[in-house]
Amino acid sequence: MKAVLPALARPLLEAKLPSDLDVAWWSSPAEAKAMIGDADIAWVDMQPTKLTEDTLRAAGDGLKWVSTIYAGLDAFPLDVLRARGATLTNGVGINAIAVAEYAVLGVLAGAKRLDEVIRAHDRAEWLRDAPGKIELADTKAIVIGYGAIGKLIGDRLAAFGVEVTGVTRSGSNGTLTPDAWRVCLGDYDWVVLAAPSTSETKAMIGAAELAAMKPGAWLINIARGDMIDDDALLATLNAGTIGGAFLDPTNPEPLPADHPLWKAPNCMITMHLSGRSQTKMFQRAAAMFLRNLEAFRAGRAMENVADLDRGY
Ligand SMILES: NC(=O)c1ccc[n+]([C@@H]2O[C@H](COP(=O)([O-])OP(=O)(O)OC[C@H]3O[C@@H](n4cnc5c(N)ncnc54)[C@H](O)[C@@H]3O)[C@@H](O)[C@H]2O)c1
Ligand SMILES: O=C(O)[C@H](O)CO
Repeated sequence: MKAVLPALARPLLEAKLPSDLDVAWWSSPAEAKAMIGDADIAWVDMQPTKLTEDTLRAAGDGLKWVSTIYAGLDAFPLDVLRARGATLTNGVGINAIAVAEYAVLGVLAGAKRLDEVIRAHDRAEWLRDAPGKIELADTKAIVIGYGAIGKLIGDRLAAFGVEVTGVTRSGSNGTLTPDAWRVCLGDYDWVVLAAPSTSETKAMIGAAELAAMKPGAWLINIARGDMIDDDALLATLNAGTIGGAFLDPTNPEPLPADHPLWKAPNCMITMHLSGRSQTKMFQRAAAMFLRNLEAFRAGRAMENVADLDRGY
């Protein structure tokens, strides 16, 4: 059995891999492309390097399991994997703590207007009054996408006294369904996006949703940039009808230097940094890969198997 694995993960994996596994370590997509043809298993990324669709297309019919550290699968050629009959295991949970903490950072930064304070700091200007005066206690948040990350966001906001409503695809465990949140959007002070980018969620926040938000409410996106209609968001920010937006991912990435969102009023952009956490994240990814390898070889169910049709 042959596995094509990222050289960056070698220090975490090598001593723990079974001796009868034939391993090829790749350092670049080009190297992986040359190695993947007869592989049974491929780990296709270890940030910041990831394999391209082109590399995965070079895989043979023997490819049966693809592992990724990413939670979001929107950039993956799911059709290629489906055609290969391969199982894809994702990184849901690997960096959920780090990402959830960024969402809380967004809520706190919006409440206290940390952006305005830092700008005054950079001007060496002593502000006499707080630019942001919102206390989180007794405010309301809706977290659209209440999975690994969404639940952690909910727990953390609840500790600040925020009343949290979650939205899931199924509406299970007291959450709202995807068709139920729009009608009550105006009830919330914080609208947090933590769902996968799929055909159902792309541009889910457009002009109508932004208009329905409570005046002064903040939009926090730690999911994917394409879930927001940027033209509608720009118009809304320029009109000042919502408090502002805290955007971790954008569309596209990197956001071009001349993109109007950089200069839009009340908008903070954190360059998709939220998931770039400490080495703990890589340790979790390696540990999960090893557990899944054992399960794969024994023909048992693996963890974090993605639904290629659903897209997450
Ligand atoms: N900014 C980052 O660095 C970063 C890091 C990790 C994940 N992400 C993004 O966050 C997403 C969520 O990650 P996760 O680990 O919590 O995934 P998850 O699979 O654990 O949870 C996804 C949640 O979204 C819900 N959902 C699915 N479709 C929906 C819809 N149409 N409307 C409302 N809710 C819907 C699901 O029911 C589930 O509760 C990922 O798909 C990824 O795109 C971003
Ligand atoms: O999907 C993910 O895991 C993140 O976006 C990576 O930073």
